[in-house]
Amino acid sequence: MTVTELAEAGEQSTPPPASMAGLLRPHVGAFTAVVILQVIGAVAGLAPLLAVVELGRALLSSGPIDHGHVWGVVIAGSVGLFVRLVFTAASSGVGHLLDGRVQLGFRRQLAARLGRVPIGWFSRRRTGELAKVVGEDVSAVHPFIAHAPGELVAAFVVPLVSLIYLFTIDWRLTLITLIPVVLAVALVPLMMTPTRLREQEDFDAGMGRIASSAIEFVQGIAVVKAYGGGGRAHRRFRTATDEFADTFLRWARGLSPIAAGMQLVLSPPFVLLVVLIGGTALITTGGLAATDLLPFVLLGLGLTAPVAALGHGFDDLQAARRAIGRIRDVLDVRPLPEPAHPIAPQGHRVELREVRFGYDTDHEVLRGIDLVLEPGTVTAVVGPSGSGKSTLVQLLPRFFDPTHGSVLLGGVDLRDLGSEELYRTVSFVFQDVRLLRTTVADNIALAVPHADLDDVIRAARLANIHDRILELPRGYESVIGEDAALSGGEAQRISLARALLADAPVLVLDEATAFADPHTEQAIRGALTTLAGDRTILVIAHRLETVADADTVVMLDNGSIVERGKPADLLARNGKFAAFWQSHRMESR
Ligand SMILES: Nc1ncnc2c1ncn2[C@@H]1O[C@H](COP(=O)(O)OP(=O)(O)OP(=O)(O)O)[C@@H](O)[C@H]1O
Repeated sequence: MTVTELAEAGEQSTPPPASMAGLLRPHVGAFTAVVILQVIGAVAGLAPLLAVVELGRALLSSGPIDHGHVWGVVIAGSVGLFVRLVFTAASSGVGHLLDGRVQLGFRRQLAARLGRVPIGWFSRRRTGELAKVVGEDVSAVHPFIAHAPGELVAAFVVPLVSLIYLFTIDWRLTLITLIPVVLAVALVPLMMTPTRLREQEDFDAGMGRIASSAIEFVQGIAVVKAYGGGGRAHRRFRTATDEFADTFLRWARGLSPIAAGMQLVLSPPFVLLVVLIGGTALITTGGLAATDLLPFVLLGLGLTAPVAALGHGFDDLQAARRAIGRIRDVLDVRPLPEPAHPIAPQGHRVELREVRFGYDTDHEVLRGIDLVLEPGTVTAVVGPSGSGKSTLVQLLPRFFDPTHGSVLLGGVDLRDLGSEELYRTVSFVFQDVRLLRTTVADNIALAVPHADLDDVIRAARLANIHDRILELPRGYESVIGEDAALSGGEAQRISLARALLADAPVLVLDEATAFADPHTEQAIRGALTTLAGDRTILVIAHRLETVADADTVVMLDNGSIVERGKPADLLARNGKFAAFWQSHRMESR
């Protein structure tokens, strides 16, 4: 299934589950089937054990052997084994199907939600985290859904039925057989004292510190080496590990005796010892037949299983809970509302009216922007770093909605425009270019999938990237990331070719600074002059030539427009723009 199909399917699916219980509610039927099948399988699984017990008693007792009875027991044990195999396999099969359905449901809901969240939400960091949520976190529910219910049911049903059976033989020895379980349960509160819990928290925090200092060290290794800070960064990592050694010793010293005690009382030799001592005492005092010791030896060993299963089940539950929490965070991102009745724009004049915007509520990045972009004009946005240029231009392709005010295209608020119409009308080329892992030709023709190769080549020529593409191993058929590794500037030119081919009447461009190479500069200048025509163009300009070519310059400072006008007029005015430009030129010398 493709991402689009998943998204479409997800649109029709139910809203996100409110909790783990909400997650499982639609699957109650399958879940019940898993449990019932497992209970039958587990009970049937006792038959071979009981058959061994019964055989022992029949064969060891004095007197003639009842052959019919013995064979009946053998057959009953074998049937039980077969039933167990069939039913546990069926339970596991249904469990895995249920798991598949739950995971698919999650991925559909995630795809549907991701298709509707603001584009601006997808920062590079978020994209990395998202890959983990959609992949690892969704898969992390597998043990909890597919394995834990069956294992837990089996772990409780088998001892319960065994206990009932043992009680019918001898209640005193049954109570003695339970001693290891009682001891283990008595040790649990010792693991939960405030001191133990604090030590556990310190342990987790210490592990976190080691992980983050290791990541910091590895991620910054190039900078650290270049600036000779290797010793310092390495020291932080070493301090974290040294501190952790103390924490670990304290944690281990506190927990080890209890964990060892727990392991000891649950171990088969200890269980056998208790049963044999108790059994011998009862047999020697004449209260128990020697053959009756056999069921306690065989079944007693299985009584400690629930304690271990509880531990595993609890771990699975915690891991699933954490993963579902992260999945919910993504499902809770507010989507960009789509208009119920989209309105068609009249022309492609762009207008920003009283636009205010902040990424969070305490910090406003744009503070009341009024701006008109007429068709057939190029408007250049300039301003110091952090003044809000990128934020401003990203409002045009609706990466975000303004907090106040509105952005209008052809007289229609972007919120009333259907997203397909919007992306048909507005093309953008930003610095943070992401190409798809497909052929160069497909990357260029993204907005026009049926474009013929001639059109793709024409766009590539205009974007000054055609010759470079021909140098790639398979030309336009080279796959990005496989047989084509492109530089930042080259990727931006591919993205420019994509925008040129899309032929949208509004173009938003962020002139590259990070990868300003002569080819890219020339491509962008060429595109601006070739494209101009009737288009509405907004460009974040970093070079004087681009600014000089523009019809209007808008100078931003601290989120407000502080000057606007024709470039020559602004320079002549000798105001803020002229001063900014002067210092900018000095810097770039
Ligand atoms: N995704 C984001 N989340 C939170 N804050 C952001 C985000 N993007 C930008 N900002 C903040 O918004 C302010 C304006 O940033 P913006 O990138 O729009 O400025 P700019 O003028 O384009 O800067 P530059 O020329 O350095 O690219 C800055 O304070 C920046 O830290």
